[in-house]
Amino acid sequence: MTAGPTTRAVLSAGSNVGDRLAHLTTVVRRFADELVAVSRVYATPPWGGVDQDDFYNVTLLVEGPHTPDEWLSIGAELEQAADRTREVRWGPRTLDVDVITVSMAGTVVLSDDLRLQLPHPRAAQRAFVLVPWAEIDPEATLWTPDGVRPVTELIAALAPEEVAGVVPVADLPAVRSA
Ligand SMILES: Nc1ncnc2c1ncn2[C@@H]1O[C@H](COP(=O)(O)OP(=O)(O)OP(=O)(O)O)[C@@H](O)[C@H]1O
Ligand SMILES: Nc1nc2c(c(=O)[nH]1)N=C(CO)CN2
Repeated sequence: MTAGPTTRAVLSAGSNVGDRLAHLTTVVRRFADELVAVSRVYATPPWGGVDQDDFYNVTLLVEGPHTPDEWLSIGAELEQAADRTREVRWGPRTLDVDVITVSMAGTVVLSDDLRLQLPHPRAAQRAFVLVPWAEIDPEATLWTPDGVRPVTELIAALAPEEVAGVVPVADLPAVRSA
């Protein structure tokens, strides 16, 4: 089997049910071979208006011979392994893995397929995605319908109290032995 072209993806993982750190650790372990960088773990107030417990979130940069669909389906497998159920939109979950953006040979992949919208259409409004992303890639940019924007500029455009609520709380355990 020949490997496909290398793609680079930004993934966001979140959890607010059960052992939040353990759930996020499964994501970093699964992507150990493709991992370019992973942020610290951030405690984040729930986004989206549903009254629920705070989340823990991380953002990962991964690179490997995977199509955008493959990054999504690996994330879905991890959600299933965490016994993720879909009850309330933007509601509580053991584990959520979102594909924020994918690039191939330096070109951003655009998709309006509802099964995989790229870049993620709500990423620019989410401090819980952008703040950890800027930590691991301060020069990062995000394609939006209004143009390509530095992630730091998108953060500056959010409500200050929303950004201030996104607070680093832990490092995930190292995934590789030396
Ligand atoms: N970029 C993307 N990343 C992850 N899932 C996506 C993406 N684009 C579309 N989807 C689709 O969204 C569906 C619902 O995902 P999910 O239940 O995680 O939504 P949500 O986390 O509640 O809301 P949001 O999409 O706003 O993060 C998934 O089945 C998936 O096919
Ligand atoms: N802080 C935070 N809020 C959320 C999150 C998340 O990961 N973090 N995921 C959601 C599911 O769409 C809805 N709201």
